[in-house]
Amino acid sequence: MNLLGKLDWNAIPLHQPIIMGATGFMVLVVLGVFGFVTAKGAWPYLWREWLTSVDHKRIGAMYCILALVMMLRGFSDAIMIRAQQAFAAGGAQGYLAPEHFNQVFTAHGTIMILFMAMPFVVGLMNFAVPLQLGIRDVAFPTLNSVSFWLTASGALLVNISLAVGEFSKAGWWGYPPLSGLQYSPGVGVDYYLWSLQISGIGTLLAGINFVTTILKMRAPGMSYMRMPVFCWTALAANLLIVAAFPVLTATLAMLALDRYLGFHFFTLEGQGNQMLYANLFWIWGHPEVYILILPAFGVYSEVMATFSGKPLFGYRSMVAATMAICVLSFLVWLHHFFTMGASANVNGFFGVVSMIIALPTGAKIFNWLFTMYGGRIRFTVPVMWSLGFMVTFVIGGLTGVLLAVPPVDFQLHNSVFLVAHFHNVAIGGVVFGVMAGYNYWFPKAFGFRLDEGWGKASFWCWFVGFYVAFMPLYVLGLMGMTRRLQHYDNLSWQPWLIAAALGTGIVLVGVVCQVVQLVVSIRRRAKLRDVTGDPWNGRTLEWATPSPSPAWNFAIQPEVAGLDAFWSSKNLVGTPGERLAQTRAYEPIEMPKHSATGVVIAFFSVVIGFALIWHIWWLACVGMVGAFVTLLAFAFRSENDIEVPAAEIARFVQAHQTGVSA
Ligand code: HEA
Ligand code: HEM
Ligand SMILES: [Cu+2]
Repeated sequence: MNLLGKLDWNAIPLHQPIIMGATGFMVLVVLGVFGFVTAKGAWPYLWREWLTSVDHKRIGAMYCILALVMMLRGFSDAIMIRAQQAFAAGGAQGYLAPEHFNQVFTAHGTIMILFMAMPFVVGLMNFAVPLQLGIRDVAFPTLNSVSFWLTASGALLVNISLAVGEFSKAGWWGYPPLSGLQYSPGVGVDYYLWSLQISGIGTLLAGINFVTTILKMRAPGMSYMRMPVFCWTALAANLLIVAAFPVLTATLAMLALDRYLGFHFFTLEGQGNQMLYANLFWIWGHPEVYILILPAFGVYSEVMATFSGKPLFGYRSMVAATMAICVLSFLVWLHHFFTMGASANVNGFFGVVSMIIALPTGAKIFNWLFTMYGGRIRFTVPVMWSLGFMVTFVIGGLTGVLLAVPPVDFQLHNSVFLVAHFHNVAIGGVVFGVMAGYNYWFPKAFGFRLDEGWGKASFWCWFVGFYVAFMPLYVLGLMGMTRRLQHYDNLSWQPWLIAAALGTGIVLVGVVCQVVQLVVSIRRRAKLRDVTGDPWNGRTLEWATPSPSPAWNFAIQPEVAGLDAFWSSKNLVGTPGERLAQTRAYEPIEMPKHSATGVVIAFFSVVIGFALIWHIWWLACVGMVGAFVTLLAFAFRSENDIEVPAAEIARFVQAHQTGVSA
């Protein structure tokens, strides 16, 4: 028995220049950040105010930062796939060997869905939902921090796999038998398993937290039918998380039992059944894509109403459509494997239900159009992303409906037509949505707006680049090109794949513009400063507090008398500041104390994950004991709250002259 399990120097792919280059770059960036923070002497500040913060706004911002970083990683993988397929035609083999290519697309899909899109939407919900509900934090603030850090741990493990060992080659679904021990004896699938397992538990905890918060903690007067639509979509998404993520956890646990202890859940021998995995995976996987898209729909609703200067058209139908999609999304999972031999009746049922989802989705599209109709629309960056979404998403949704027709799917399943469909909805729906939300709420989070010019440049490059990159895939899919090809012999595909690579290049310019936008905005923050707390003439309660909002969000608990609570309060006499002067004295506020529980548990989770991946059993035990002791330490902590004195609140409000609401 080796003390380090399967780990030795061969785990580090020293002979692979691309991997070592990427690793070197990653290490340099990390060292650079560490050096910068150290040089600035900012560790104590960072530790107290951010890393151990249990403030939902800070946690939300950290989720979004994680997502933005992982977007760069996932996008680098996409460029590698596109470059390989642009060259590897006929006699040319390209620059990526098959086993490396397979890791790249698996890592790309896994990262984009679980470590880019998920943290981004969860981050936006974290940031905006409590503010919109008019409350001071989520139901379980420390648990919220644990959730974030578990997600970050999973992301870290995926990135470690680049340098130490390998990542899974079995695609982002990890179907057995390919992901079983027989065909994937290396540690790649184990990295996949434990990074998803750890981050998935974090997501489940976040879901429980948000369902509780939304159901139980709204401001006085905020009945369900007065909740902003974003909160409704957050509720739906978190209900889906609570219902779907345990299935993922169980599925991955079964695969782990197969791989580690020789169980036979999904193996051919021992009466296992691989179809069980496909069913379980998509019972989680399909709701998962709606977990991503529903909050994005919420963002569009807020943006459309705010920048049209009108109440959202059809609020009630929007709520109904959201909840209908929430329920229906559990009844369609089988459309991911129509070709695997269910009967025509079964396929028919799942096909029809899939198509029915087009109805509530279409209702939403029309509601947004009617919201704009007759409005005085301001073409800000969030609006550009939202309009880009409306055009692009309808195309992606319609190709989804085509795939929902079983006979059509028999032709197109696992072709690049499917790849085009899901990028069409994932980029045109989810990425555009989180970018709209990022530009919309950034001034609330940091007190200054993001630069408009670079924001628009980024939008146009993403928008045009998306079409150039993905429309060719529809054509190629109809020409018979299957997905995940490291190499192909049909030379008539190559021009389309070169076009797709060029499109990806245009998106790259958009990504660069995004980075530049952030840097430029930080440097010019004095000019972009928003002192009003309400830069967009907003309608919902998050705009009633100063930017950035204080830890306690609202100096005085807002009371809500209708939809668009902040908007209606603006029609009262006087400025918010004047009305404030007349209000009664402030009362002290109890706020949860910051806690290192999340970071420390994350540390031990990475240790546990790494140890299990490399079969270092003693280290896994150490990690588990460490995590358990951390929990105990938190459970026995005597002081959980701190009281913010009334005088401090009064001073803060004086300094900001806003901070009154509803
Ligand atoms: C955010 C992500 C997202 C979203 C929103 C959707 C939305 C939809 N998806 Fe998609 N889908 C994926 C992400 C997503 N999908 C992913 C990642 C995969 C593949 C994963 C993999 O294999 O790796 C996939 C795969 C996939 C398949 C499997 C195909 C195969 O493997 O062969 C099918 C088949 O039915 C399908 C259907 C649909 C349908 C019917 C919708 C509907 O919800 C769309 C509804 C929207 C509209 C229709 C547009 C607006 C409506 C109107 C304007 C009204 C008028 C229109 C009509 C009445 C038709 N999707
Ligand atoms: C411009 C940005 C992007 C580009 C250029 C891109 C490109 C690609 C390419 C070339 C593939 C492989 C296709 C094949 O199998 O032949 C792929 C797969 C995939 N992409 Fe993207 N992608 C991008 C963004 C995204 C985003 C934002 C998401 C999700 C939110 C996403 C999710 C996926 C998934 C799930 C797969 C499947 C992986 C697998 O087969 O296991 N991609 N992408
Ligand atoms: Cu689906």
